[in-house]
This record gives sequence, C-alpha cells and structure tokens, in this order.
Amino acid sequence: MTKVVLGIDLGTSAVKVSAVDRRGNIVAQQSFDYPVTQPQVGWSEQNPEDWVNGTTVAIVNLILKDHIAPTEIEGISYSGQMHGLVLLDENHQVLRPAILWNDTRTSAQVEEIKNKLGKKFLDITRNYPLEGFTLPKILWVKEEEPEIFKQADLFLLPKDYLRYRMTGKLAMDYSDAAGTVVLNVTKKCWSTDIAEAFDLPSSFFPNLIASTDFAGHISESYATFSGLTTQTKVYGGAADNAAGAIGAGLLKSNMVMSSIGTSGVVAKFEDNADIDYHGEIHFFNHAIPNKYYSMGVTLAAGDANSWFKRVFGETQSFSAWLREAEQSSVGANGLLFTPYISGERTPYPDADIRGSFLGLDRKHQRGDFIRAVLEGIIFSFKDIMTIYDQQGVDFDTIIAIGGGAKSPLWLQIQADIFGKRVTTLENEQGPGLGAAIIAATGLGWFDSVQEAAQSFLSFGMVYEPKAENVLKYQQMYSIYQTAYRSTAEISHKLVAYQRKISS
Ligand SMILES: Nc1ncnc2c1ncn2[C@@H]1O[C@H](COP(=O)(O)OP(=O)(O)O)[C@@H](O)[C@H]1O
Ligand SMILES: O=C(CO)[C@@H](O)[C@H](O)COP(=O)(O)O
Repeated sequence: MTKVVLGIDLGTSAVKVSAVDRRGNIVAQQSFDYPVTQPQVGWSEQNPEDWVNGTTVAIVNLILKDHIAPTEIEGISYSGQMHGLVLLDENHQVLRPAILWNDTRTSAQVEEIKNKLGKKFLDITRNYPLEGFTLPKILWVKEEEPEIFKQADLFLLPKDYLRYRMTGKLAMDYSDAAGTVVLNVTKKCWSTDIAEAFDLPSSFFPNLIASTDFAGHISESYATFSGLTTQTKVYGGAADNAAGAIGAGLLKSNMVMSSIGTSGVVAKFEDNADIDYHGEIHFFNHAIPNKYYSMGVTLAAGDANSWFKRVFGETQSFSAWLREAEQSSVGANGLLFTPYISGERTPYPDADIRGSFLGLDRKHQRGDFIRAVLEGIIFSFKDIMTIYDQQGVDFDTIIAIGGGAKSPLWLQIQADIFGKRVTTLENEQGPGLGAAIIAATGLGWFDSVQEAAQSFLSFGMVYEPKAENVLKYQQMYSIYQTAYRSTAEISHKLVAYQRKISS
C-alpha cells in the first residue's frame, strides 16, 4: 500500500488538496473553487464554511475518484492564505464572515496602532501595521461591530480554522501568527505589550505551535463527514508564503521566490533575524524552526490578470488570452499598466491607490492591453526587488511559483524585467507541496523540512534574461516608477467618489 500525505493549500480563489507519496510524487490532486465577496469598496470577505466544504469535497473526490484509500493517508498539513480574521464565540461558532488579507477597510485602525505604539510596534513585530494584517481587522470589529465583538472568545486564521474543524483542536503556527502582527517575531510569543495596548485578553489568542508540530488526529465527526480515518495525523502547517517558500525550495539566503497567486509575492529566505529592513518589507517567521523570510506583496497580481480577462475576455482560455499578448511587443507598444486595483502594499502601503493604463494611443490593440497587464504586475515585483537592491542585499536565484508561473511568456517577461535568471519547478505546486513536506517531516519521514524539500523537489525550465529586452524594460520601468506618485491624488479622489456613490 502506498503511503501518502495530504498537502492542503487553502488559497483565496480555491482550495487544492494534493496527495503526495514518500518520494514526493503527486499521486492525485483535487481542488474546489469558492467566491470572495466585496460588500463595500475595499472590503473582501469569505465564508469560512466554504473552506471546510471545499476541502471536504476535494478530499472525498480523492477517496472516491482517485481511489486514495483513507488508511493510506498517514498525515495532513496546510498552507493557508494569510492574515484573514475568523472570529469565534465561546462555543467556537463563527461570528461573522472572515475579513481577508486583501480587505483594506482598516486605515483608521492602522493609524490608531501607529499612534499608540510607534516604533515599539516595529521592534516587536518587525513589521509596520498595514490594512491587510490581522490586528487592524480585530480592532475594526471591536470598534465598528461592538455587539459581535462582545461575543468573541478568540480568533483564528483561515487554515487554523480549517484545522480546528478537522481535528477539534485550536492552535496557530508561528509563521501565520507572525502575520497577525501581535507576535513577538524573535521571541516567538504573543506580545503582551500589544495585547494590553488594545485591551485584548490573553485568552483571545490561540496556543502557538511549530509548523511541523502534531496538532491532533482527524476527529470522529470529521472522519464521518469526509471518509478519512481517525488514525490520520494532522500537523500545524504554515502561512502560504512560508509553505510556498518550502515548496519552491527557497532554503538558502541567495534565493528569492516570485509568486504569482491571487496576490503577488517576492520573498527571500533569511538565515537569522539580524537584518533590519525597517519595516519597508515584511519580516516573518519561517516554517523552518528559527529561520525567517522577508517579503513584499503586490495586492493584486494574478488577480489583476484574472480581473482583466474576466471583464474583457471571459470566454477565452488563459492560453488563448495570453497568446494575444505575444502579438504585442516588449513594453506593450508604450502602454503602461499599474496593478493597484485593490490598493497596494509594497512599496506603497496605500489602500486608496487604484490601477491605471497610461499612454493610451489609438494604435493600441487588445494584445497590447493584455501584455501591459502582465508587464505592470512584474514591474510592481521589480519595485520590491529594488528595495533589496537599495539595502545591498544580493541574490542570484529567482524561483517562480503560483498560477502565473504556468505561462512561458510571463516567465520570460519576469526574467527580462528582473534582468536575472528565473527558474521554475518541474511540478509547480509551491504551497501545496510545501504543506505536504511539512506533514512528511512531522510524521518523521524526514529529519528536517530541508531534507524533505531536497528529496521532493526538482527544478524545471530556466528562463534567461534577453539583453535586448532587458534594456527596453529598464526604460519602461523608470517610467513605471513615476506612475504611483503621478496617479495617487487622482486615485484617492476617485476612490472617495466611488465610496460616496456606493454608500
Ligand atoms: N494558464 C495560466 N497562465 C497564466 N496565469 C494563470 C494561468 N492560470 C491561472 N493563472 C493566474 O494564476 C492566478 C491564480 O494563482 P493561484 O496560485 O492558483 O492562486 P491562489 O493560491 O491565490 O488561489 C490567477 O489569478 C491567474 O491570473
Ligand atoms: O497577504 C498576503 C501575504 O502577506 C497574501 O499572500 C495572502 O497570503 C494570500 O495569498 P494568495 O491567495 O495570493 O496565495
């Protein structure tokens, strides 16, 4: 009988469950999509029940359609979309829809945190407070929905809620807890200074565990619901970017990951916490004990691409859609796109900036627009890399992961805009494979996450920068760098207007 682990990648657009054997082969995979709702401008919510149902459908399909016997499944672990607030009452019932990482309603709370804690906040959490992080969301519910907050007993993050529903046990792992910005990142404990500053009792914070820690067996009730057995062991799991980093083989400090999921992430492995990015980019605990990673986030990366396709090319497949971009040229014939359709995080923490097409000319065709969108997203990644450059941090390997890494055109655009070699994975399953690696390590199949990753992963195609394209993109990028400041004021006025007409 083949023994497998399940890596559950709880994404924003879908949950993907991969059954992985001891050699790292993905023997079966199932996924299930769920919606994101936007009840008001800048809001972004999901129903936690959709995560549980979607995961269960995927697991049932693995058992019934792919014939994975429940007794073959030795362990399960998770990769979870980060920062989302799930509030539970004393009976552990969900109190309101989850407020997601790309929800930017919390600008007032961000100011409040800055005013109350100033530099101390950065020292403890190693991050600036930003709308997307969990603490401002907690404060928003406290201030705006006091009746709901009064009933709140504790909070969880998305994958921790899913794990709770599968095991009946409450916990949060360090890598995800770091993204709440209440964790003391280097001491690996909840910060009493921050909790006390906002009158949050210690009971509001779940127990902390390591990613590879045993979190419980599958509960009787979830076994009945899903067909799994109560023998299956469940492990902590990690924030999707930490799991993605493991699944991408980001194991040394010369390596950077470029991930195009719903969001976009440029992340770098950090051997220790000595480096200080002064909050310009995020700094979080890794899923590997006592290791860290730094990262910058483009709020809408794959999402900007999907949004544009949904609005202007819904019926086409992704490959047909991207083929049109090939008919355009490097630099999209002088058309520039800024991907700030949901506001932005790095390097412009601005909830009210919005995207734009600049340089529109009657010569432009649809292919130019599609290409400009692909390029604009990568220019925003280049902005993150520029922060590393400015800090004198060097790296020579870029590993591309996420749904966007399926496109050879987009991968070449990455190599040309970064001016560096971009490597893919043979079987691109970043976060899901990272979750499987965590389960395999937890089970003792391997001595360490690093050993498991080395055994499970193999690199795929390599995209070299083309000198001629690099030069053209350098010119376009220098124009792109001026776009944020030139469009900020207009964007802010338009967002205020959008709020007015939608209220
Ligand atoms: N064939 C494709 N070519 C290029 N990009 C794609 C393709 N399929 C999906 N994508 C992009 O990948 C994104 C989803 O990536 P994924 O890693 O699955 O996201 P998440 O984990 O956030 O749910 C989509 O928003 C889309 O822009
Ligand atoms: O907010 C962040 C990281 O800080 C996002 O990266 C989320 O973790 C969502 O990830 P995807 O659904 O795009 O994978």
